[in-house]
Amino acid sequence: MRILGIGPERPIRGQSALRSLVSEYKGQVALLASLSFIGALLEALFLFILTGVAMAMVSGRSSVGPYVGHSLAINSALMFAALLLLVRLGLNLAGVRTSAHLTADVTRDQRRLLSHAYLNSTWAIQAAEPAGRLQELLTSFVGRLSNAVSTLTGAVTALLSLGAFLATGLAIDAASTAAVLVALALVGAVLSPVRRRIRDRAGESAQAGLQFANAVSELGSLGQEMQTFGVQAPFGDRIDKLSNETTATQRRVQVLSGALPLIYMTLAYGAVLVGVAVLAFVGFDDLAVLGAVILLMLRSLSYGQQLAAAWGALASNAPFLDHVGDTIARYQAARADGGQAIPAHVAPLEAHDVEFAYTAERPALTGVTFGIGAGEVVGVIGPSGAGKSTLAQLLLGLRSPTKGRMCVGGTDLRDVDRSWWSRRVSFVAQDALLITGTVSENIRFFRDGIDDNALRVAARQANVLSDIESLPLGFDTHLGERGSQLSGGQRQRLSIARALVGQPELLVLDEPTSALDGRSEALIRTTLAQLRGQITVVIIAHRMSTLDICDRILVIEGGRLSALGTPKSLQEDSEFYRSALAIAGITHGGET
Ligand SMILES: Nc1ncnc2c1ncn2[C@@H]1O[C@H](COP(=O)(O)OP(=O)(O)OP(=O)(O)O)[C@@H](O)[C@H]1O
Repeated sequence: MRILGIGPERPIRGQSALRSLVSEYKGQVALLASLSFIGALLEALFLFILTGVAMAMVSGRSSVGPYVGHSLAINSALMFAALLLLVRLGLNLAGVRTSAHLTADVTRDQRRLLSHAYLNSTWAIQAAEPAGRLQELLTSFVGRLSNAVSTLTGAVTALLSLGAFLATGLAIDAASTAAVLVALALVGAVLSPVRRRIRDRAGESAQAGLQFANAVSELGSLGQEMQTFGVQAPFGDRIDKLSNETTATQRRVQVLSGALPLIYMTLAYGAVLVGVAVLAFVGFDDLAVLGAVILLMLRSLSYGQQLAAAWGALASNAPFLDHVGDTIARYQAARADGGQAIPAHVAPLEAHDVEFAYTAERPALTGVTFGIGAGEVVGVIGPSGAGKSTLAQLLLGLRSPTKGRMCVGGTDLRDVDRSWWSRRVSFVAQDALLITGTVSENIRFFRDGIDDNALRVAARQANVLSDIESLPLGFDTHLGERGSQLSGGQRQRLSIARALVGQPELLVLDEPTSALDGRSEALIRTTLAQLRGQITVVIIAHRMSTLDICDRILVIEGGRLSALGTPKSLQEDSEFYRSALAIAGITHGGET
């Protein structure tokens, strides 16, 4: 039940969690506060009447009071007290329901904010995220957020109940209530360093949790390598070490947050003890009022204890909330916004004196200028680390040049409308990553308007149709987790079908065949050759045989464009090309 119609656009931060929560979820917090306050007033009244009944019985009277000029028969007072209890139960249950809704809403909204902010952030931000971080933030950190919200709602309830009790206490006996108030404030001040310590320790715990998540993510993705190299034991030690760090920091936080309400309660009881001692010394004339005051004070202290526990829990969750909040803000600040320009076509694709630097020390690409026409198939080669993948990311618009311009159809790529661009450009990576789903779902890849016939056409173009048809349920076959039921070559051709099904104008392939056998590579080469003249293809290749089908080849060395020409002209112009052909054992454009 969201009372505000629209989800919040701002993250809930640890520092000012209560403030953010109150402002973003006004309706639910106000409802919860009212329910708690009225419930606590009813409870205070119940205790007051109960003490009155007890005192009347002790002193042999048949009525209770007078309260505001009226006395109540004991039977009526007991029935009234029972009624108060029932109404309070109803209010409390409504409060529990509101609190559960609030927790669920905040968790859902923050998860949505975080995942959407990530999805809309630039590739530079996404690529720089350590493995497992996002998963950890979305699962256990947001889980902490849920804890914090239910703690906060508990704190709101305790605070308002305390307020209601103190208000009732003030109405009955102002002096002793004021004394309790001062005692509570003093105890709160004394415990403030403990809360700070909890917060610091929880910050360490959050950091350790992220490192642990990173290691776990590597454990999942490097399983095959670990088995092969027989490094399970040292990796296990690493996991154990990180796990020990997280549990050690968690333990410290738990000890401190567990101790906080206990210390609070002892100090608070001590304060009441002193108060009672003072009363005993000074004397008190109305026994019924004294009984009610002590009962109300004790109950106030227990609300105070709940408040102290909530404060401790909040301090221990705050750094996790900060991490989630800071990450959302960082993603939102790096939104991958394009412009509004809509060029007529993707081609010509031009690089004008392009430079790209990951760090301030040395650019990965510098002074790169070239033009690619519509329907051309262009290969990109160069030594390892020369800047080929960086160029692919610039061509795809995933990164923007730090100097110079990438232009499509005469327009700077930075100014081009993102959704127009995404519908016209496609990409095939070296490692074909598939989603857990059917063949159709993998080729469609969440895009609307792709019918079954288009799936077949793309599969045929990618030379994977016969493989699909031999599967038990054809296009409806579930491929297991991330396509685990397919071979590397089949996965790669399926990802080419995924790239082609949207009928792109530009297809960029980053070393699509380097991990494949000769037959799979030949199939992909056939596919690419058939695309010549229909769409513009840029193919980064390590295997020289893949370049057979290229109209022209770009040679990148040390971040610079060292040559650009037809395969034939490069045999004259590029030392790198000649030596690469020689290493591959290729003469006259064919593999020997
Ligand atoms: N995310 C990054 N942060 C910092 N430096 C990077 C990053 N990615 C690549 N580099 C650096 O940029 C340079 C070009 O890298 P790039 O991946 O484009 O080379 P490549 O030609 O594709 O190499 P390979 O053929 O080995 O895949 C290298 O020096 C590399 O270390």
